[in-house]
Amino acid sequence: MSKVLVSDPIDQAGIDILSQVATVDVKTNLKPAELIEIIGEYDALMIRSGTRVTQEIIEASTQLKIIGRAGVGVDNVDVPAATRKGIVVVNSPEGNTIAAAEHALAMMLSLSRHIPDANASVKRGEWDRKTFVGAEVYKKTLGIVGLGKIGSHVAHVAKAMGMKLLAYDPFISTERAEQIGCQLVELDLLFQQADYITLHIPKTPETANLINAKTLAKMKPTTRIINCARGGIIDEAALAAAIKEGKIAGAALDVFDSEPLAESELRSLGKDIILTPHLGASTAEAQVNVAIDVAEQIRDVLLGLPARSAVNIPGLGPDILEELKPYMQLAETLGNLVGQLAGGRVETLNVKLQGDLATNKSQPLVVAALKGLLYQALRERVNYVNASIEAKERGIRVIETRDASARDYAGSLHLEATGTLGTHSVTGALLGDKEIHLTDVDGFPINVPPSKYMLFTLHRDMPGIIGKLGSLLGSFNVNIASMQVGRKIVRGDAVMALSIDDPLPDGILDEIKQVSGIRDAYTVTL
Ligand SMILES: NC(=O)c1ccc[n+]([C@@H]2O[C@H](COP(=O)([O-])OP(=O)(O)OC[C@H]3O[C@@H](n4cnc5c(N)ncnc54)[C@H](O)[C@@H]3O)[C@@H](O)[C@H]2O)c1
Ligand SMILES: O=C(O)CC[C@@H](O)C(=O)O
Repeated sequence: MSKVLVSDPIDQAGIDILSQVATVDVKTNLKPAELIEIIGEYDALMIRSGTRVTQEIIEASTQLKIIGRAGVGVDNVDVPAATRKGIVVVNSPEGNTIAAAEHALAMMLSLSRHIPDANASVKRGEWDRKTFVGAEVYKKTLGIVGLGKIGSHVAHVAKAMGMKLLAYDPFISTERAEQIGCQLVELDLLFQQADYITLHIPKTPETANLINAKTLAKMKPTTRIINCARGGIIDEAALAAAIKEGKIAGAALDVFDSEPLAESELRSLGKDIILTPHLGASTAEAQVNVAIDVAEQIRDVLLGLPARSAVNIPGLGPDILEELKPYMQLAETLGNLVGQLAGGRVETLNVKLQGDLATNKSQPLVVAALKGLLYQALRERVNYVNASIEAKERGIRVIETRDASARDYAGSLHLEATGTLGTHSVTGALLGDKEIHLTDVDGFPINVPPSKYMLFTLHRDMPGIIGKLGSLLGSFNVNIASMQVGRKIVRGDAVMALSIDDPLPDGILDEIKQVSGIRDAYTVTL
């Protein structure tokens, strides 16, 4: 019989499902060394946010087939390390949506009416009706940052309370926002106009410290901020200072840069701040939902069936999976790349399956391309199952074509996306030992393996341009790992693809675009 380790508190409904097919050990509060010591015995690991599944733990496993996260965020799992070992990572993308949205709304109302402090004062025996005069949310402006599952539900309820809704989400179309009753605006306008700002975004390099001294300075002295998304999206020291100095009215936080919250200035801000210990998903209903959702997937995988919300490995039959697996990564990488070249708000994605891939069996590659395309917006919340639905909800039109006659490589994939930055295309194939290569960018032939940080330029093919770009990057201490130029005719237009060792520092892209001969420049992180 298979063995499952449950290393965080999970609702009994999940344990019951696991027990149908496996021996279940519940061992919570394990230290990393203890987990490393015992992980070799288990076929599956089920966690919440308390267990950090590091590369070391994954490497110490010998028969682990699946890691199940009873919740959304898999930021406590080293997903690439699990993928390398062929371990499926699953989550529950929707099981706690309502719980988290309701927590954010409860925080907004509690903060407006000082409920936690008023309650504490009555319990101390006081009857103070002056200190706790609050503010109404009716007719106030709510700025929603991130209009995904939780943000949309918050919008729905806030609308019913008579609030005016502004939203910022660079990956959502204006039409979709309007359907939800929100006016899509730029972030600065939202910061300037909102009476309440609620965050419902993943923590990514782009959203880390999104609320900082500079952005706080744009807000009104009456603004209140709610964060039930992820710690680290707010610079906590800057927030504490802004509240202390009266630059904003208050904040309600469920998540923190480091959890549990240690010594912090935030604790000293009285009724203008509410702090909860990451309770967004902590409702009886949500815990049953996520436990059942994830336990069912663990059970299925242990029985040799596909998982419905795999974050890293698609739920395909073993034969098809074996054949397509190397191309899935190619499709995801190209989707991620073309999505960034086209700008966040992609309207159309053309996927052309070429050569040997021009068969019906390759259809999962279209889904993989969409998963890659949506990665910048949804991170670990996009998977092989929900990618098509998410794309449809975002109004992305997907056009799939096949061309068996394209024979430059045994099989290749051509993606073209139209978004805020225009129409861009990339082609890729697997070379040699199944290494991913970009073989074409915007119609210019190149041959480079993609790397984490890349810079692309469209420029005129003329003497000195490569040197100028190299010197400019050098002056900003940007190290070039490799560089290749693709052109169709000598001294015509050309594309340059550079792999760089670090992300491009802010502002350099604009300088690059000023270099004479360079028409456009794009930077991507893969
Ligand atoms: N406090 C809790 O216990 C709890 C519970 C559940 C979820 N969460 C967190 O809540 C957040 C939202 O979850 P969800 O299920 O709604 O996710 P979701 O993927 O459905 O929505 C996230 C939205 O953020 C948008 N987005 C991505 N990058 C952005 C950026 N730079 N600026 C603005 N918008 C951006 C995406 O387009 C997407 O629409 C996540 O961080 C999740 O981990 C917290
Ligand atoms: O397990 C929890 O309670 C945290 C849940 C939440 O942060 C999530 O990402 O789903």
